[in-house]
Amino acid sequence: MFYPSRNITEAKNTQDWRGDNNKRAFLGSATFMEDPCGIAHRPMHAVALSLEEVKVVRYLSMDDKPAEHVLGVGPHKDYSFLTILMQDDDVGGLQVQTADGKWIVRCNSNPNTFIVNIGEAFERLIQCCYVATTHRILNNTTGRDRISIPIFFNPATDAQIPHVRIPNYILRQVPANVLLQDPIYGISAFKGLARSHMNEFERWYATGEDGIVKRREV
Ligand SMILES: O=C(O)CCC(=O)C(=O)O
Ligand SMILES: [Fe+2]
Repeated sequence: MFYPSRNITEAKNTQDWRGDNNKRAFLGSATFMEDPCGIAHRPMHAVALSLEEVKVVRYLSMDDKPAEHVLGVGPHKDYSFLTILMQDDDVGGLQVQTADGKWIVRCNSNPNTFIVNIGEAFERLIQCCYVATTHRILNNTTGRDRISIPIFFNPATDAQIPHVRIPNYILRQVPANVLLQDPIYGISAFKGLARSHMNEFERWYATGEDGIVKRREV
């Protein structure tokens, strides 16, 4: 989770939301962007350079609270380029939404495996030829806490995500899709945070009369 210290318009061109790590992260993404045709040939090189953020999450089991209790994570697409998720094989909670809007309840049915999500940065890069996975985490009522470890491979916060050239015969098959993302990765990530962590967001940010989202004074 990140909390930019400036308001969103000022933050547009800064590197300071996530620190110097971003510079390394950007190298990784740049490898994809400069040479999209090379993606298949050197994915590991690019991914290794773009490793940015790992978090270990412990979701307390709350059997007296509804499934949609705020301790989980609301419906969202990861803002990342790619996410690799290690999660508890026994305690569920992760749900994935299908294209027709249904929630798949148990999506980690293979023990000892990782879940790989493509994120919004990837979706934008390839013009929705692949769609980022909408998912959420429900409160679990099993009596056991749930541990998960997502690793997010992110572009730099001020990286501008281009579209790679996709042949027309492929683009013609892509259903019309609304791209939620701003071209600047950090702006998209900020908006994504507002969608997925609504209560946290409201605690730290407010929309002013001028319509600009600003960090609350504490
Ligand atoms: O805890 C999980 O299993 C995934 C959390 C998640 O979706 C996220 O942090 O983006
Ligand atoms: Fe996620």
